[in-house]
Formats: sequence, C-alpha cells, structure tokens
Amino acid sequence: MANSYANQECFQSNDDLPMVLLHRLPSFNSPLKDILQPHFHLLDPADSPEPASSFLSCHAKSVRALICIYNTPLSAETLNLLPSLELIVATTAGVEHIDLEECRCRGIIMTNASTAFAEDAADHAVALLIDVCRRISTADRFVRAGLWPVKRDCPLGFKVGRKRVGIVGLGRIGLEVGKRLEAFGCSIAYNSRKKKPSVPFSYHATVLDLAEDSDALILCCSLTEQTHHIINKDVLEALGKEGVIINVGRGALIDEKVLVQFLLTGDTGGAGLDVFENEPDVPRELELDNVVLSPHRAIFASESLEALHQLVFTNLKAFFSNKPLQSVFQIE
Ligand SMILES: O=CC(=O)O
Repeated sequence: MANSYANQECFQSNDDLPMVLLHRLPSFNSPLKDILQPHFHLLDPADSPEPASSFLSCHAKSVRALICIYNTPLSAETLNLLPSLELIVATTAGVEHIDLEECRCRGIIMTNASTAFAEDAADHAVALLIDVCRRISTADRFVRAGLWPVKRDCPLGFKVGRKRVGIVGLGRIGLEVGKRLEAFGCSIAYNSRKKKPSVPFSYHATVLDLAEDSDALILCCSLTEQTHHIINKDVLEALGKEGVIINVGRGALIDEKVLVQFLLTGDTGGAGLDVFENEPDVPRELELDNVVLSPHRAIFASESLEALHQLVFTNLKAFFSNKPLQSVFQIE
C-alpha cells in the first residue's frame, strides 16, 4: 500500500476517483470513511505504518482536497506538505484547530459543519437556558433523592419568557437560538464582528455593552485570538448578580476561573455549560444547583451526524465538479 503512493504517477489512481486526504488522529475513527470510499480515492496516513509527516511528504503532493476529522490539529507545517491543497472540509463547526492564517494566505477554501449542526446546537443552548432558569436538573435530583415527600421546598427558578437575551456570535447557530427564543417572548440582541443588515435583533458593538443590556448571554461564536476569554470579570460584572451565562461555543471563550469565583460568591446567577477550558476536566466547584453541565454534546444528535455526512459528501462532489460549495467558512 505504501509503495503504491511512492511517486506522483501513483496519484493517477486505477479507479479514476477524485483523491481526498483524510486528516485524523489515529484514535478518531469516522463512519465517513466507509461512506466516501465508493466515491473518492481516500488517502489515510493514520492507516499507514509510516509517520504521518513522512507519509504526507512522500505521497500527498498532488492532493487538492482534505477532510479534517473532528478536532485533529491541522498546522501550517502539515499544510506546507500539501502544496496543491485547495479545499479543507472541516467536520466540526468550530475550526480553531486549523491554522486559519496559513489557509487565508494560501487562499485555501474551507467548509465547516455549522449548517449540519446549527439546529441541534441551538436546541441544546435553549435547553440549557431553560434548565438553568427553571432549575430542571435540580428538581430532577430533588425527586430522585426522595426529598419531595419530606421537604417541600425544591429551589424556585426564574421565568424564561421576556428575558433579555444577548447572543454572542450571530452565525448559523446564533441565528437559530434567536429564532427559538423570540418564540418564548424574549427580546434578542447580539454582538458579532459586524452588524448584520437583514437581522431584526438589536446590535451591540461590544460584548460589554451587550452584557449591560442582557439578563442572559448565550455564547455561540468561534474561538479566536479575539474571542479568547471574551467573558471576563468586567463582562460578568456588567451582566449582574442574576445574569445567566450559556456556552455552546468553546470553553476558552470564558475565563473559567473567574466564572467559578462569580458563581461561588453569588455574583453570577447561573450557568449552562456544554464546553470547558480543559475538557474533559470540569472544575468540581461548578457542581452547583444553579449550574447545568453537559459533556460537549450540543451539536450531537443522530440526525445531525447524518446531515454532516451528507454535507461532506455534497461539498466534495461540488468541488470536484466545479460547482458552488455549501457551508463555506469565511476566513477573516
Ligand atoms: O463543538 C463541536 C463542533 O465545533 O463541531
């Protein structure tokens, strides 16, 4: 197998199928491989006995398209081994594991999975908000512990309807969150890099302004140098003692140590967290009644994985037939 890719001629594969490189950590198996195999000539360095870098430098010079499986880091160094690369198909919504600057400089196009995951991630964000406000998980623990017959005062929650909700990052996921919470009678505002002309929600140029005007903040943005710890002491102070933070973006959007302090001292009203700074480690101090924790699951539903596979397939087919791609990620 290794020898069959030892020089450029080998890329004229017998099957005449378009060649696609799978970029994955050996531990990341994906059903995509079986799904794509009949349609593309897949190169998978993780299946080769050679180290990935020597596999790539020997075999991957003419690869035009790559699928990045989950959050396998894709560095400039690896990209440099792929001089013909034109397309990266990311199988995640967040793409902070990919060297975007290198992609931008080289004009590499990227597609991501937001289209496939947006509705489920938004459902999860809204579910976390409702759970935190109405104390659903707390009530569940109360009943399971047999406390109902003996102790009638299960902690009271707060209304969700008519809350002022601030969405940080109004991409596909953020928009879906906004649509859902409008139906609850919430007033929706947002912060994103730019004001979106066709959106009915009010825009705030900074997260601090948004926090001052919100009862709950829902984080749906990508993690970048600019958004790292975008939720800090000042923002939490502006959100106030009853303010709620929901995060379905990335853990490092929040300064987690500061959030823990604010929750412990009652300076933040509650939090619903699907992502953490050092996953899968979750600070034990977050195990509070006004905090709901979930293990980076917001995007996952069986239907969304099927939608992801369809999206990857459609994007690759479109690329090799020079047709417009779905879900292009704008690298800025
Ligand atoms: O968090 C998951 C993703 O970015 O796809």
